[in-house]
Amino acid sequence: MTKKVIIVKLGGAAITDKRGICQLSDPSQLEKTLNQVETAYQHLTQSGHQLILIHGAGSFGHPQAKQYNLKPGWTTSANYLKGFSHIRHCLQSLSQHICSSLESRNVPVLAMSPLDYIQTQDCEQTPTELFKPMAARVQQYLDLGFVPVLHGDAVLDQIRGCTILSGDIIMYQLTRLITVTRCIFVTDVNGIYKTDPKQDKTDKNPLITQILAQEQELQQSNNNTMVDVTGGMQGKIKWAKKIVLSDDKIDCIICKWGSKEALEMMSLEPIVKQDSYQMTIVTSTLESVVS
Ligand SMILES: Nc1ncnc2c1ncn2[C@@H]1O[C@H](COP(=O)(O)OP(=O)(O)OP(=O)(O)O)[C@@H](O)[C@H]1O
Ligand SMILES: C=C(C)CCOP(=O)(O)O
Repeated sequence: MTKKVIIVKLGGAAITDKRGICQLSDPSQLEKTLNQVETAYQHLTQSGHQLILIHGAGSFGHPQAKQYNLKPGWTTSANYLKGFSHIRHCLQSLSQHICSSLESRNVPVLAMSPLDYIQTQDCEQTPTELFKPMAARVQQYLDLGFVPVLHGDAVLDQIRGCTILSGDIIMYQLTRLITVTRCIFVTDVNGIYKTDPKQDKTDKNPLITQILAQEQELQQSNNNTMVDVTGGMQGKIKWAKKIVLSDDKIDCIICKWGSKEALEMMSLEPIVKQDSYQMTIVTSTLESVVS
């Protein structure tokens, strides 16, 4: 059987409380999310497949990046030394928490700070080439049997001085350099809606179960009330589409923590066309939902 690799991004909205500052999500939510990662990891290894984890920053990165204005670079911020040092400290404490929780569940995680592997070139414009050292280390850890854990990070940037690199971009760039079968964004809503489902819970705002990567204009609004310096749901749609447009063999899914869909997708169960999933699949054609 061919070894397959999947990438799971545990969104900041799933693992932290984005209403706070350096606040983890409710313990039962976090436990359920990480238990699902553990179960999925067991399924994957039993079938000879592998997992790469990326986690978002949530309340351990977005409010701090905003406060110190770190995304445009540090020429614009008077207090950048304190800000950059502070955000890194917050991100490392989140990464430490996620990794030690998974290690205690017998998932052989190895944390990687993107800051140590990349100096970006104008943030999202960074050429894939520059991600090669990061991808090489991820591949090395995979070859040894580990689960690499990366995260959205505050990084040095050749043009801006520093910037904020989203885990969504890391997900995309890894798919350009490593052969990946499936990408899963786990967040705190079932998927993409026309508008924020937390603000419009009516049936006038249904879940969009399939999005075509080629669609130019996005109808979805991004009225997220939480601080998010990397584009929120709109940013996620953009990078998810880029993943599928670059390689239409990759399944790309947005789903909710703790859901049966999250567990099935992370366990690399096939996507069954007839099933009525409560999740969003980004595809290149309307027929391509079965993997
Ligand atoms: N059209 C929309 N469809 C779905 N969710 C939306 C929409 N517009 C806004 N949202 C909000 O987007 C949030 C998820 O995006 P967010 O960027 O916070 O995800 P994340 O990846 O979990 O977090 P992070 O960026 O911190 O890693 C949801 O909590 C939801 O309330
Ligand atoms: C805010 C920081 C430091 C990283 C953002 O990463 P994301 O939460 O994956 O978008």
